[in-house]
Amino acid sequence: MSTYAIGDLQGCRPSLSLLLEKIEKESPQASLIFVGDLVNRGPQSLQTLHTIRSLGTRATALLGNHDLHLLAVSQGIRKAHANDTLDDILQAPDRDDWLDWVRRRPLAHLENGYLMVHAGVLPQWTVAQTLSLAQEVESVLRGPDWADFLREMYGNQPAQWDNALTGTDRLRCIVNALTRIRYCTPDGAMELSNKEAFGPHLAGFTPWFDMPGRRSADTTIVFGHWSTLGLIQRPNLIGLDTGCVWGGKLSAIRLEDRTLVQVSCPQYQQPG
Ligand SMILES: Nc1ncnc2c1ncn2[C@@H]1O[C@H](COP(=O)(O)OP(=O)(O)OP(=O)(O)OP(=O)(O)OC[C@H]2O[C@@H](n3cnc4c(N)ncnc43)[C@H](O)[C@@H]2O)[C@@H](O)[C@H]1O
Repeated sequence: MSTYAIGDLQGCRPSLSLLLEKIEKESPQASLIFVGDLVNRGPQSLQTLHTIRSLGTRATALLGNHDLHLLAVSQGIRKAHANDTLDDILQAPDRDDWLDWVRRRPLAHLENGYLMVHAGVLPQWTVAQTLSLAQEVESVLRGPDWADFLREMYGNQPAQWDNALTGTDRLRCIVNALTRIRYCTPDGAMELSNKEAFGPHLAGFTPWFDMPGRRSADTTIVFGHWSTLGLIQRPNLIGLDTGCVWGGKLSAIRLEDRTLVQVSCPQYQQPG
């Protein structure tokens, strides 16, 4: 059975439907792993969740920063942004069922030797440690106090990982790495303010995956989140956010042989 990893959907259900048709022709009944940012900014957030959920056990959907944003807005913890497109979920008669489904999704997933996350992995973490740290956050999000955690989740500190971190500082650092990281400083701390692709103006910062001595480098990591970076294909790295919601492409890759499947997407949001 084939397995495809699929990049950021951001509520672009029409593009997801076209992509699934293409995949089905190549590999009927394939397993599908979505690397997060399932909802928001595209036109059909709720319908996107419907489509993923209807795939049943064939689909594994990871949490991204926009999915966490949905949960935070749903609890009145964050205000919706002007370009959010979450109302179809928030006003659905069965919204609590959808929110419960979302908050039970994983933050990291290992399959066929590939590690899947939404944004990235800190250079100090091994693959086993990444999965274990993801589980720490997952168990809080799945538990009764999930909204209390979301209240404490926002903020960029601590930027530097320390195994001795405890409580919400520890969980915030894990969430920021798994769902928001793009760059690191030379000492391996997260730099969370820059979103562009690498250029001379970013000298001093290094993309998380290029950090020297990264302890997960022996495993191929599949990630999304970084639309300005575009498609990345290296022996130990696959970046799949190809800017669907910004008028780019929605991308999927078959993990067994790295066959790429893409659809061109309408532009639903203006970058900048
Ligand atoms: N712990 C936590 N702390 C803080 N926030 C948390 C959080 N957990 C969840 N969140 C939530 O995260 C949400 C998003 O954060 P934001 O920080 O508002 O989102 P963003 O910059 O648009 O990044 P995004 O994740 O969409 O990435 P993309 O590469 O597509 O886009 C990046 C940029 O690239 C630009 N871009 C895209 N395509 C481009 C192109 N073709 N050309 C030029 N620029 C382009 C876009 O304009 C965009 O600004 C917030 O709503 C917040 O609530």
